[in-house]
Amino acid sequence: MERSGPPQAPDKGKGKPPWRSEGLPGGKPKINWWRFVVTLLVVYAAFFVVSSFVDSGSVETISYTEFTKQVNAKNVKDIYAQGLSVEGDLRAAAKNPESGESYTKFATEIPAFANTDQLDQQLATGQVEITSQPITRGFFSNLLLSLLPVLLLAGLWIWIMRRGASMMGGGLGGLGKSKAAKPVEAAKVRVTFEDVAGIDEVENELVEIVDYLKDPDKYRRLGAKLPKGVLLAGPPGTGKTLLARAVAGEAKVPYFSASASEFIEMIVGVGASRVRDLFEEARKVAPSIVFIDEIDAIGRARGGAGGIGGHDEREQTLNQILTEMDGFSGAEGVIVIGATNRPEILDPALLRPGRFDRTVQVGLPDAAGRTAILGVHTRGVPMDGEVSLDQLAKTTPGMTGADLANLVNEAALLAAKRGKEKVTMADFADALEKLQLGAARSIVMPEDERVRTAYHEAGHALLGMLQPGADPVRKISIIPRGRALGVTLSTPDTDRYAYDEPYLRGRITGALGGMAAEQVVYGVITTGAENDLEQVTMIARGMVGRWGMSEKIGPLTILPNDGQQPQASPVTLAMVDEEARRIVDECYERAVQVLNGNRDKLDGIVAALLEHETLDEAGAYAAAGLTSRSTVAIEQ
Ligand SMILES: Nc1ncnc2c1ncn2[C@@H]1O[C@H](COP(=O)(O)OP(=O)(O)OP(=O)(O)O)[C@@H](O)[C@H]1O
Ligand SMILES: [Zn+2]
Repeated sequence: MERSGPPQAPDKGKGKPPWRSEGLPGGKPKINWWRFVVTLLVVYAAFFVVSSFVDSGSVETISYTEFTKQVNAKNVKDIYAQGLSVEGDLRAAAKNPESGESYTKFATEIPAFANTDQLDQQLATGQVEITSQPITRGFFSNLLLSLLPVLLLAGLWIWIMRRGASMMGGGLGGLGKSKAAKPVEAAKVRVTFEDVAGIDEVENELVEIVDYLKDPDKYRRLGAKLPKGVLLAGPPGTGKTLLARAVAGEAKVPYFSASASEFIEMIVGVGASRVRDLFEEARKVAPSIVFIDEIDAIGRARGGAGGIGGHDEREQTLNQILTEMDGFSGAEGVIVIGATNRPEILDPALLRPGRFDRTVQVGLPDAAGRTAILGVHTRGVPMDGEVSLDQLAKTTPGMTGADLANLVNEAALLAAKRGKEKVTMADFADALEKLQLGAARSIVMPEDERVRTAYHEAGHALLGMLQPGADPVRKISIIPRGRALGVTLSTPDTDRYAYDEPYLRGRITGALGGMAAEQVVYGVITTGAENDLEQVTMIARGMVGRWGMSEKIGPLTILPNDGQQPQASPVTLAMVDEEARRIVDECYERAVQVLNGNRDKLDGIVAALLEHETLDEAGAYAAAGLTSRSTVAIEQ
């Protein structure tokens, strides 16, 4: 909950943690429009050059009188009429009396008043062939004309191919040949289970596979079948890639890795052929591991909305993977490890027996897990004796392995910048603050703004402290960071997995606390509560429309959580809004009431904030005259 500055566009790409950048080389290729236009021009120019060569003689425009004269002379071989325009050929060349040119191809107009009955008769007796085809062009130009679209398509195709090929790092010759899926030599995968911490139960599930890869014959002799594919499912940064590498490293087998999203950026057909090559290589050196990251990019359930052009490619690539997995009996010893953040959207065909028939959930680490992960990442870091990894782990619920690796790195960077020999707890605390709250911004705030921000944050904090069951307040700060003027951070003691109604109401009340404090103290509200209100709205609508916490609506899912259209009548939707509003109103009333009744505590926090700018958990509770509930956090 933060008090934010003037409204701004939300940060883009905030969701992608920076350590993922090593994943995909490059972004989407730029379309080279310049090259596209040049290709079109060249094809057109070629057409005109060729057609001017093969076109025999040009078309002569003649008068109607001249035309009827030629008809009467039975010199007209054929005509093509469209409305009153006529084009045609003569049997023998004639001279146009007007221009003096000799011609065989002609064009003319029939005057509206002409006696066409008479003309018909003349044409009939003159044995003129009346065709429906324009005949003024020669055979070659006709051919060219009909070929034009084909030529254009071919040009376009070559151009796309070139692009596709260069994307894969080869010329045209490299088309369809796999260049990217280079195996990592067995010896080069140095990662082992030693490097993976805090997810032992996941490791245990993979130990069997490592054992199989080490000595497939042991299993073959007994006719035991091992899974061909293992799906690692879990949030980003929880170590799925790391695990796959560790399996290869432990078993000392070659490791092939590819990201599924790379396949669908290829042109149609190439993705599938790359999959084929990938598996071919893997089989050659089996036992081996094929790791496919972001498998949901191609394994999304079929029939869903596909991007333009990407749809077919996705399906072909997916089918190829399925074929490859069906194709090997398991005796070859190629194990496919897939990773996804969204197992629920995967095509069921992928999860059928004989494919990814084992799913391993890789969850967020618990406190003990976080301690272990911090242990792994601080192995090479000289640390001050007073640094307690346990303590750090307790203050970082919800963080992934990747977050923790980042935390250690930030702390080491800070210590180095400060010219220290060892990383201290203070460095860790500052690094954590920077990661959790954002980097501080050096702007000078007018004093009245500071005070108002302090009241806003104190409002959030005090409600967090006073409501039973609310997450403890970890930090309050009125140092501007990013677009936030101040921040209040509260995180649960233990890792929470489900929320009950009183807790959610508490969250709403707490989020409204900033606004309520401004209301209580100043009688007016500022724009600083925008983020708070977004949160409030999201929770309240969720309670009513998704989690069945409104009696009026009942236990129905009305607002799907994936941003799809709500499945309900307008009346029900209006009722959802009404119910959400009721909950928010009740919470706001409560917030104002609590703050009014505890004005001394509110003022206490504000005074401390104005003095210290940032308060930690103990400082915040002390300033409010409360004893902290959670100096000794109890895990699970
Ligand atoms: N359990 C863990 N133990 C030790 N380090 C970890 C662990 N989990 C993650 N890390 C660290 O985080 C980094 C990123 O993790 P990794 O790339 O494996 O995550 P991921 O689950 O594959 O993420 P994504 O879904 O984004 O691909 C690892 O290289 C490692 O440094
Ligand atoms: Zn706020």
